[in-house]
Amino acid sequence: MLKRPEQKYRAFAPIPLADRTWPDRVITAPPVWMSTDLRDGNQALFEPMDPERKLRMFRMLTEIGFKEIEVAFPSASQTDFDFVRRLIEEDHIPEDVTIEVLTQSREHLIRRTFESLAGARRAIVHLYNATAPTFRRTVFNMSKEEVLALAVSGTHLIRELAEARPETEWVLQYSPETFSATELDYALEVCDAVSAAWEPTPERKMIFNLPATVEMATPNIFADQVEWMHRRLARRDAIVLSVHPHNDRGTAVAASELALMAGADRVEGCLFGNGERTGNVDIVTLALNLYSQGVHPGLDLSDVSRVARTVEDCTQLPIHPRHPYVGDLVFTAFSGSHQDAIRKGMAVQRAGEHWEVPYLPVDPHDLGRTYDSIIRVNSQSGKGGVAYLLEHSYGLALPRRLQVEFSGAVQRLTDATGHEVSAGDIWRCFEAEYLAADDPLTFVGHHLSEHGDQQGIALDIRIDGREMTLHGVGNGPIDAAVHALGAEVKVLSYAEHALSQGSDASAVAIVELSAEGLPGSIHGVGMHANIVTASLRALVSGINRAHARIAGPDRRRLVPVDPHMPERDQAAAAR
Ligand SMILES: CC(=O)SCCNC(=O)CCNC(=O)[C@H](O)C(C)(C)COP(=O)(O)OP(=O)(O)OC[C@H]1O[C@@H](n2cnc3c(N)ncnc32)[C@H](O)[C@@H]1OP(=O)(O)O
Ligand SMILES: CC(C)C(=O)C(=O)O
Repeated sequence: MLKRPEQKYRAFAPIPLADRTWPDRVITAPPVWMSTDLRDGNQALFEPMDPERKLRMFRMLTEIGFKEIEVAFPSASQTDFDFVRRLIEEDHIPEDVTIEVLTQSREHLIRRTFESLAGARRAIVHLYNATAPTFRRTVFNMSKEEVLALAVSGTHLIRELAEARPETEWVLQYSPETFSATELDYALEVCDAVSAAWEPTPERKMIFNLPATVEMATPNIFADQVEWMHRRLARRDAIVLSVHPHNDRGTAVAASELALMAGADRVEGCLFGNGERTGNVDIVTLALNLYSQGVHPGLDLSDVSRVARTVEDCTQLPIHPRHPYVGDLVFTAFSGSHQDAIRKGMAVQRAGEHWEVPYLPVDPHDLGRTYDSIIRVNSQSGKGGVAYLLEHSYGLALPRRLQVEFSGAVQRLTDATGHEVSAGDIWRCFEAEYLAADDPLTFVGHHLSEHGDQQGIALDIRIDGREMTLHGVGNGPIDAAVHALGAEVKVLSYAEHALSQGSDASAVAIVELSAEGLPGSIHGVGMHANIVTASLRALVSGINRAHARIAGPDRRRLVPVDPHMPERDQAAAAR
């Protein structure tokens, strides 16, 4: 890179429009959308789409709701010519859809263009020529007057050919190419000369399309250029003012939005921003930006992933995983605080209310995307994400202190692997940590009995390979089991809930225990169709987990059961 870039590049001069009005405007309605996927998008591919792909793309564009579609540059190749013929002859064009075709301002190309359109119900003939100074100088080697005459002569020829074919409803579109780099007064002079030659009326409008063929400046400059034209164009009430932004500076979406505020009625672009170099403006992003502001874009993107897969297949270009609204990762949070806020936001979001979930500008469901991938867990994640995945994938709701405890286990897993972990990985980690905690005690079975207002239990357990039945009494099954085991633990909290999915068990029980020698508390979890069995398993899991963490004599107080002691002595010891 140059040390003195100012010696090679210069800033775009501001537009003299002190009384600009666009900054105060709000977009309240969608523009007319024109898809140029099959023309500008297609001319920018390694391999242009074959006829079948073109047709598939055309069908999808009509299904989404585009009413204007630029389908080809028919005079450029036989393939493009034949595609236009096929659309017309095989009747692929819906009643309310108008096809558009592009042509240079050259007689043989314009005539060929009209040949391709024979029999069309309605067609937009898109005439262009470069107007910017560099092009006038180097591409055409023409004066301003000659370039203006090129545009006007093309318009006259199109008018003549159109008048000779009244069975088709003809619309003229004219683009001063690289409008973004053309002197504004000259762009206006050329456009006014073209409209004088075509004579549009409010009932029979023509389209002026202002292309940022190359994006040259900040989006506010483009907005100024558009407002400047919008306020000065002759026959404005007979003109549909269109923009065609490219994305060289990465700001085509912003430029288009500001252009709409500045007076544009129509936007040309491609799905997901395909197109020459850095692409045409991305119509999907523009449309969904509108949607996120409460304005229906008039395009149906309720299955945006299907649209994406079709576009990828037709263009053979991948869509970036962070592409707005559609990328595989855009409804995904890895970081702990984001996951926590999303989970809390989702929990309080009610149907019919304004969307207020943190970090998610739109509800993924509206675009046919699911919540499954919203939260993903790696080493940057916290307890919220882990809890979300267990709840949404397995119906397992963890109390807050258990979330904190278990996230340590997941953290160890993600630190060890360095990779993202799936809901399945987390579930297996949870099973290993809590449900498989069966050493030294293994729960085998139980029988309950009434003891006045107390509960009696005969608890079958296995320890060191030996099965035994211990007896205890308490104010409930867990209390009775604690007494049967003679374990010196305190049950701090207990939770249970039904499990809806992900496991054969239909209930989960969670106990939180404290014990001498154990810093803080520890949890045990049990699952079973019978909730009492689940709670006893939870107790045994909690005691085993505490046992693994306590050293020295305190351990003995936790599991005093001696497998070599006769059973009746065990029961007496417990009592
Ligand atoms: C910004 C855009 O995306 S515009 C669309 C661009 N798309 C395409 O170009 C794809 C299809 N194009 C093609 O297949 C060919 O360019 C064709 C068939 C249209 C023309 O082919 P050719 O006649 O061989 O010309 P070529 O491709 O070299 O184009 C350059 C010529 O077109 C002229 N030209 C370029 N634009 C225009 C225009 N709008 N009106 C009149 N002449 C033009 C140039 O001055 C140059 O003429 P020259 O040969 O006398 O110097
Ligand atoms: C033909 C015009 C509209 C064009 O594609 C461009 O300027 O980018």
